Amino acid sequence: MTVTHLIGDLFSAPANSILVQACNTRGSWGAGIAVAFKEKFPDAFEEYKAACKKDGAALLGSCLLIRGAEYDVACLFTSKDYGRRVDPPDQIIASTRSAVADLVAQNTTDSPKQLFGCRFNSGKFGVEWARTEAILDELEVDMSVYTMEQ
Ligand SMILES: Nc1ncnc2c1ncn2[C@@H]1O[C@H](COP(=O)(O)OP(=O)(O)OC[C@H]2O[C@H](OP(=O)(O)O)[C@H](O)[C@@H]2O)[C@@H](O)[C@H]1O
Repeated sequence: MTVTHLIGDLFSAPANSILVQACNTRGSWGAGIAVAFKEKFPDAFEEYKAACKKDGAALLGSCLLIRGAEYDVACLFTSKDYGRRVDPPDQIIASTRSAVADLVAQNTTDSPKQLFGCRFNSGKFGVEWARTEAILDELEVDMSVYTMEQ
């Protein structure tokens, strides 16, 4: 089980797979890759927003896995808040460990899907990628991680 690094756009990932992003529990996909997710998967955004309205901060450390026609969207709730109120890095890492374990548990079926992610947590959430990758290694998660051309 390992993390594979790919150069390119996450949304070029093969169909019938799970696209993984980091989310806040406030119902906002307002910046970064979340904006692209909102544009490409408006129904998934509505489901994410409804979950945040219903359960809010209680979602922290869980994964909302939203099934879709071409892609499933995995919302890892790694920070309660966003922007200036984003959670501290150590707390984000703890929530990441729990949320990734939840994703893996949900994807452990007769036909598990391939996981494709961006370097989640490393942009707006301000956590260096190596710390998040260490969690993926610790949990022995098989995930391909896209990084855009520099
Ligand atoms: N198409 C693409 N393919 C591949 N990689 C791509 C890409 N587009 C961007 N990247 C890279 O993917 C990493 C993640 O960077 P991001 O800053 O987006 O996400 P994050 O996980 O740090 O933070 C989440 C919060 O940010 C959002 O906005 P709001 O809080 O709503 O304002 C959410 O809602 C959360 O709350 C960075 O390396 C980007 O270069």
